[in-house]
Amino acid sequence: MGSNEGNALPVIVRVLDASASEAARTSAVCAKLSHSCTDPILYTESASCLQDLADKSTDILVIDLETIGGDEALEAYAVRCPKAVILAVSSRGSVSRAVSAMRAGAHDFLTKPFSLDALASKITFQLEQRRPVPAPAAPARSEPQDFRSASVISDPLPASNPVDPAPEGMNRLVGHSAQMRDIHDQIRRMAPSQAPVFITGESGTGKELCAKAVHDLSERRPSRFVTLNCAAIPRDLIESEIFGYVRGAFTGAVDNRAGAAEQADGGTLFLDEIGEMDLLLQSKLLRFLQTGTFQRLGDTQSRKVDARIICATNRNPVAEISAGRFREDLYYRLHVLPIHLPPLRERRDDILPLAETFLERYSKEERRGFKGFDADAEARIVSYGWPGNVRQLENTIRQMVVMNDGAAITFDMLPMVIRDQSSRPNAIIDLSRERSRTAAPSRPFGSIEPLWAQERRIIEDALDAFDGNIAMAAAALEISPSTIYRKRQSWTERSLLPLMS
Ligand SMILES: Nc1ncnc2c1ncn2[C@@H]1O[C@H](COP(=O)(O)OP(=O)(O)OP(=O)(O)O)[C@@H](O)[C@H]1O
Repeated sequence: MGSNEGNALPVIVRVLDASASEAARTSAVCAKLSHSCTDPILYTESASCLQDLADKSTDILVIDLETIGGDEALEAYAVRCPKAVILAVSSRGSVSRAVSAMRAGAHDFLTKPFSLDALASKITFQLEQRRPVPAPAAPARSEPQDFRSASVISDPLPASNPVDPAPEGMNRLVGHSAQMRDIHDQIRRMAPSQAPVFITGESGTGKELCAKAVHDLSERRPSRFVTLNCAAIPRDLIESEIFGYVRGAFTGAVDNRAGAAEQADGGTLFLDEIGEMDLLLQSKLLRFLQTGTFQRLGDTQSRKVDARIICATNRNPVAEISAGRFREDLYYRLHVLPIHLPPLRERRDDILPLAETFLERYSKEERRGFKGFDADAEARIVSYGWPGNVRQLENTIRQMVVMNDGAAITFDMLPMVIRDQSSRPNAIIDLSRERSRTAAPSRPFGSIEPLWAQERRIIEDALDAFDGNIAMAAAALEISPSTIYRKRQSWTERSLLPLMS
């Protein structure tokens, strides 16, 4: 949130609408909020609003899309107030408009005319998501239902009041780096939507945890979060795991059984490693996404469910499409709200907080007395390449805790592969550095293009290649769309600065 997060200061509301009477009416929403607000600030034209967003703090921005010239223009407002709740309103409402407004930075969308109650409830929901919540207890997971469902995991329904704050939300998703803060923000923005989320990232970067956070922060959290790991099931069984089967559908189908889609009715279906599906099943999934209906294997009856789809892959989806392994039309259906989780080696600021979290968790669980790391162990943990990402870090810490005891993890307790400076991950880094050092011809200082300019060229090329579609360009570059927004903002700021001699 803006300046007022986590304390009792009144929230600052700005409303931009070309119609002064509409703006005044919208601003009356403050009276309906349980939070105290300052007098709302009304704007009927963009320039002064943009100026104030850049210079002053903002907690809530209600913005009329027609006034600013459409959803694409919203991005310029969103980058100026990255911590504000942004509610886009428009007299031309449609699902695609709502999705593109949210892609451009809105947290939610309302079609005009709207009631102040509807607006107030959306704002309140967003403000609640931003309120700090106490650290969670370790999550409980239901056991798989039978041997074939080892890859399908349904979280138990929350036992208590469905309007309780999100049970886990973002609390388990540790990360202090700029990239992870960005991802936290994307999750908050995407959670209230019904649109599919497409998560990419190397194995072990936290894609499933991220999907769970989206579910926990959504209005679907009273219903189930069902995970189906397509890589963990033989390909010919994936269909029956997703859609279920009726008795006699195949040898061994001794009873009727609901699949993951039915279990996730009202909740979220998380399809992990979606790249493992064969093309025929991809077309069935596409039909399900288009119609919401499906048939259990061997059944003639169509069934309808309402499940939000989140999918993840550690492959490059664009390359998979080019190779003919992933249907392009399915990709466009699923790739509505993309999140990319960078590998741990590209967000080193997260390593120590994660290591400390795991050390505390497993010391408690294993009844050990570890309180931290000694300086040598810490230095090695932070500099290591972690090719297996957060999962490898977690397993390493757990292993050290189980096998040792003491007040601090010391360098000697680290597994050999991590202690050894010449072990593979760093050796690769060092070798490639060495190679480029020897290969680089000596060049005058002024002939080297600054890094930001090279980045700009690469990003602009990608945007050209996808006709300016930020989501597509970001996916191809394997970065998040908000990174592109931020970079563009910094180039604009650069161009406003006087040239350095
Ligand atoms: N940011 C994080 N904070 C805390 N724990 C994390 C974080 N990211 C990942 N983990 C932990 O690391 C492990 C791997 O995470 P997860 O299963 O979500 O990764 P993944 O990207 O889905 O992996 P895969 O592609 O192999 O399925 C889990 O135990 C998870 O709890």
